[in-house]
Amino acid sequence: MLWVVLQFENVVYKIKFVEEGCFKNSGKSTEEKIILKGVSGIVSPGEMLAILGPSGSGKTTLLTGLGGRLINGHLKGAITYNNKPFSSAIKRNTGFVTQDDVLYPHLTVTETLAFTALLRLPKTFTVEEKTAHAEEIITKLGLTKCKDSIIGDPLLRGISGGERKRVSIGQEMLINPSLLFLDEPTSGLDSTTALRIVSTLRDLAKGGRTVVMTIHQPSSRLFYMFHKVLLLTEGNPLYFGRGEDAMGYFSGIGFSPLVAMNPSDFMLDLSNDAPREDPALIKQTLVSAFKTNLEENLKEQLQEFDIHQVAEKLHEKKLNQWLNTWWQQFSVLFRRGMKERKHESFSNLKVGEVVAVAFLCGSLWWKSNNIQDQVGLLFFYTDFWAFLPMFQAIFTFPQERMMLEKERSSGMYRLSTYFMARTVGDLPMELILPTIFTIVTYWMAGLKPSAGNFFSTLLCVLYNVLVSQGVGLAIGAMIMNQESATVLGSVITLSFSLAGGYFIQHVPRFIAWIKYVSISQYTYKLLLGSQYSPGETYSCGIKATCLIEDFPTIRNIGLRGKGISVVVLAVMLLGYRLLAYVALMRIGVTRK
Ligand SMILES: Nc1ncnc2c1ncn2[C@@H]1O[C@H](COP(=O)(O)OP(=O)(O)OP(=O)(O)O)[C@@H](O)[C@H]1O
Repeated sequence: MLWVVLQFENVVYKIKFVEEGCFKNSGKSTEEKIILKGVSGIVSPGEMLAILGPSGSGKTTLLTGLGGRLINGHLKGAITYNNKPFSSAIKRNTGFVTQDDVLYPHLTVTETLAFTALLRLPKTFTVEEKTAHAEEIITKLGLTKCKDSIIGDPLLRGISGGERKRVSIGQEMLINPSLLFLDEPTSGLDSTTALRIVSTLRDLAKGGRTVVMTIHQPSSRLFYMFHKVLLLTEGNPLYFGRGEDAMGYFSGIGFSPLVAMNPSDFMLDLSNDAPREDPALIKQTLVSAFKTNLEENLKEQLQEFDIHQVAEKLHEKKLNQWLNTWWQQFSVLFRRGMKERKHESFSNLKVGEVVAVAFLCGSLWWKSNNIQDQVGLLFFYTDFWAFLPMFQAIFTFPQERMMLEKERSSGMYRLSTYFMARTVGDLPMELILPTIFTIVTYWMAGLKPSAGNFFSTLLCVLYNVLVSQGVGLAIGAMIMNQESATVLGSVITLSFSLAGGYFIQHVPRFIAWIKYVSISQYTYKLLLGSQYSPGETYSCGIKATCLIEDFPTIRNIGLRGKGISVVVLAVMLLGYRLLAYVALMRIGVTRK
């Protein structure tokens, strides 16, 4: 195992944010906020550091920065790992447990940990060894009782909050991380469970890991389990050192509790605006006291620290870029996705919706032999099978954002494997429904009863589904917000539909270009081509025949040039997916 000494010196973090005035026209101003104001410290393998401080003091920000995940804003100061900057080797040896547990609600505890083991343990382990490792973690974290229960979410009863937290910790323990960061691992838990979790973490530290966590209000039993404590207030350090020395330090500078109290409560009182005379002055005194009494000493320690003290234990392994092959990652992500979403893809509601609309259409167009009506049905295929797949696809990435962020920032898999597994996984179901729909409506409506005509209509519908899905995926990935993406998606599909060539024959010149970007226009042409051929006639009066090509709703689009439509749709099919992929590249980015 890689042993890591984490050092941070004078860490300053600033962000710029736009502040809007109270009134619409009162303008915006760009504010700069300094969240961390020069924080230093050192944590060695075997040690556990607790970052303490009131809400908003910058604990999470510091932890995120130390974990290499702070990418927005201005981060200054030196953060090193064995005297080196953050690297991909460090990234893969780092466990990061966020405050909110990001887990798939429909998987069981065992499945969750087993899939993580399959993805995060290197290919030198066999599948059986990886699964056994997950089982071992389950036992170690006392999760045996609930190992077959589903995780759940606010709407779905699952395991308890404490158990969920332990699953999140377990996911990070699986990789046997050299560095483990945890954001409030005990919040919302009873003191016994909290103690159990911190004891487990201390045992992990003892094995040579470097553990850093933020913690809100530890009981005194917990407080003394930490090797080092860092107290923050408004981004300023007030104390860094051994937990047991903290009370001595504060009484040395003239701050002692009046009655015996939990040291962490006392320290939080000092760093908070607790009701006492002039809290601002007290904070100022404490900040200055830190600078004169502890900071110099700490900086000296950082400068003098000889990495070679732990050198014999520091054998940095050369790590491969990825722990598992593309196919291994793809197959695990594919299977995990199928398990997590099986209730969604095969939901009776979705199938019911499509079958009901199919029979309704079949009845409305029953044995229709009127060309206008048939053309109407073909355009309905274009519209319905653009809207439905696009709206489903829009939610794909925004819904998975948190998971993607968490897993990609720990270097768990390639973006390409995730993208393929996520988009290919649901494909069978997404193609089965339009197929059922087309079979039902085609034969009920009495479109041309030849296998050739039927299959080309079906292929056009499926092609339309795939291209429209691409649009949905791209919008979702670019906006990553379900509400805004839905609004934009509606506007885009509606525009495509209006420009499809069915509703309007005489489009003004200045907006006529819109048909060239409209998926509906190309699909509509292909669907018309699947039923009618150039030169074909129909009876348009007594003993009169007319060319189908000249039929009003067909004339504009025409029956020639199908090849171009196929090519343009193919470009869109790939182009929109590429756009979605590029948009996803920004998710889960770390410093390296
Ligand atoms: N991107 C951001 N934009 C604006 N303010 C931010 C941003 N990130 C952090 N802050 C602010 O920085 C301060 C520190 O935030 P941080 O989450 O680190 O605090 P914390 O000590 O972890 O708080 P808590 O215990 O409540 O989780 C807060 O005032 C927060 O509002």
